[in-house]
Amino acid sequence: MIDVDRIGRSFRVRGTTVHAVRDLSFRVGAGEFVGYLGPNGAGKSTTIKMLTGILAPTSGRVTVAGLDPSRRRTALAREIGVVFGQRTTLWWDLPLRDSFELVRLLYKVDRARFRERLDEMTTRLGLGDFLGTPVRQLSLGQRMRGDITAALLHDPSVLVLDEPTIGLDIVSKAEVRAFLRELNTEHGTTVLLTTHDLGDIERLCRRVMLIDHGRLAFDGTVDELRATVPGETSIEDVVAHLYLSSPAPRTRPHHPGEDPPIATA
Ligand SMILES: Nc1ncnc2c1ncn2[C@@H]1O[C@H](COP(=O)(O)OP(=O)(O)OP(=O)(O)O)[C@@H](O)[C@H]1O
Repeated sequence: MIDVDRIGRSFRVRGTTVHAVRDLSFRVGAGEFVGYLGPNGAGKSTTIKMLTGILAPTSGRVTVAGLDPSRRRTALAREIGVVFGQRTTLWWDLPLRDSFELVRLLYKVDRARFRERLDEMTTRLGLGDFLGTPVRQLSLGQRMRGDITAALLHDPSVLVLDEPTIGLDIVSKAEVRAFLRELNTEHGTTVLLTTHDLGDIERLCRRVMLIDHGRLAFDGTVDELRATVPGETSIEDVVAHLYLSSPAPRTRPHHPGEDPPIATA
């Protein structure tokens, strides 16, 4: 479903080259729920931007649902839903319901199918009380549920989430997690989840990938991740240990032919 083959992405910043992602390869199969972890600046958002076609890789190849994201953005939009927890895709001044109607028109979703899907999401995410409220008046938890709905109204096969539980209280977090779990198990939607909240990882993900300095440093189950640091049982302590044991600075000038060291899991 997601096939990443030795991709890299660099940026020129004030005369130096920042390698945000280097030689990154992984595959995510249909129906998987995969967590994508890494310290600040590790390259997670850059990866997601390449998977969703916002950025083209500077090297390597990526396909999502069989499509090259940066070249087939319109076709990909039908296959993928994306939620950026720190930004909204909803129309700020419009009632939530009208934002959804605009999404329906943009994605050319059949009216009956849309109605059915929105009813289902309204029930599952408890949107009923604020469908008529302008987005700017929604609480963060309400807005996030609106953003998740907007990303799923066209029934994509892949959902990419960038910090979907950031800033949510424990009840909202639990509701969003329960919804995502059901979406994956009952609907078979493939999910890639980026988060700094290890509760999301423990409660939702069968598989975890850890990126550091733009490279894949770990790919396995949560239990295998835990076992990488003998004596540590808390996932938070294990991940902190892996981040701290990473010896290189996160950005540095490029020296041709030389790669910075990475943390090994
Ligand atoms: N448009 C850009 N121009 C220049 N440098 C960039 C750009 N986007 C990202 N970078 C750099 O690439 C590196 C990886 O950034 P990225 O946003 O992918 O990290 P991240 O893992 O998502 O971090 P965080 O957890 O803090 O969101 C960082 O050093 C960042 O400064």
